Amino acid sequence: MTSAALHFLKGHGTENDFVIVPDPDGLLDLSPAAVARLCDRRAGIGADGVLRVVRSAAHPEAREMAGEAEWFMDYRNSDGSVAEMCGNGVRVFARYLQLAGHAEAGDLAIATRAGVRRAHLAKDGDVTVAMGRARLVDGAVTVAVAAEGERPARSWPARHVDMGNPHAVAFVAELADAGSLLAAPVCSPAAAYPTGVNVEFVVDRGPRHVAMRVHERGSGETRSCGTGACAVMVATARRDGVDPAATGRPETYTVDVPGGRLLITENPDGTVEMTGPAVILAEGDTAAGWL
Ligand SMILES: N[C@@H](CCC[C@H](N)C(=O)O)C(=O)O
Repeated sequence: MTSAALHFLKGHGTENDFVIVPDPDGLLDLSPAAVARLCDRRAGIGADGVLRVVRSAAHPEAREMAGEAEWFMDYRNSDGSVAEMCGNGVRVFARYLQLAGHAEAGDLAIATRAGVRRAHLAKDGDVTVAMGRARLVDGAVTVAVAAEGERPARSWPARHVDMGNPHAVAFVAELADAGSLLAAPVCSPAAAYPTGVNVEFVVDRGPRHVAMRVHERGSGETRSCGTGACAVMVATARRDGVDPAATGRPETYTVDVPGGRLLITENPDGTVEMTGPAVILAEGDTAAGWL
């Protein structure tokens, strides 16, 4: 990619962690191999994904959003693949823009491949993001995990939810039922997810309160997934017979993830908001020539 040192920061949102690469003028050629190297937890910095920070005007995929959102979140999974959206990532991205002096505390718009997302940086440190509408896709979907040791293969019916990126939400009796998640769960029919899928396993914790595990497309099991938590909230609300569009009242669910807690609200107009922490914890440079 480059023989020069690369400046980076490290951040996380509910322990979904990211290497942040400031590249305001879009000059870096960040190849999939370079992203995988940065995200490698033994030979690299280690992360679930990379957030490249580029001015919208300087990126061909974001140029048309430049009038609305000055900055584009170029999100990559840890295997180097590109994704449309990352909910935890967009909160961390907003926190970075604030710390770097590119944004005030308050509201800011961020361009993503799934469109412009608006973030609100609250004084208490949490970040709320308007995540757009969840699309519940019709059609039966099944999620299966392979047998492991004494554990038999298991499968569950799932709800197909699109949050700008694809999700399959399966309700299980225990989070442990999903097994080690070292191998990706298999979703069928495969045609439902032509570009792969993020899979959430969900249990009830109480009224309007659930917990989940996630296996992310391109990153494996992670400690949290913001778009996944939104997909889970909407799938759970419908399962519970809760629909803000019908009552005219917003509804909030608490979604516990292995790395913390997210609050997800669905509004009567179908838009979804996510609130959670966003932390920048380190800043540095790679050794020259390493990448
Ligand atoms: N961790 C993210 C989602 C990242 C993208 C996902 N792996 C995909 O490929 O769609 C989140 O917080 O939403």
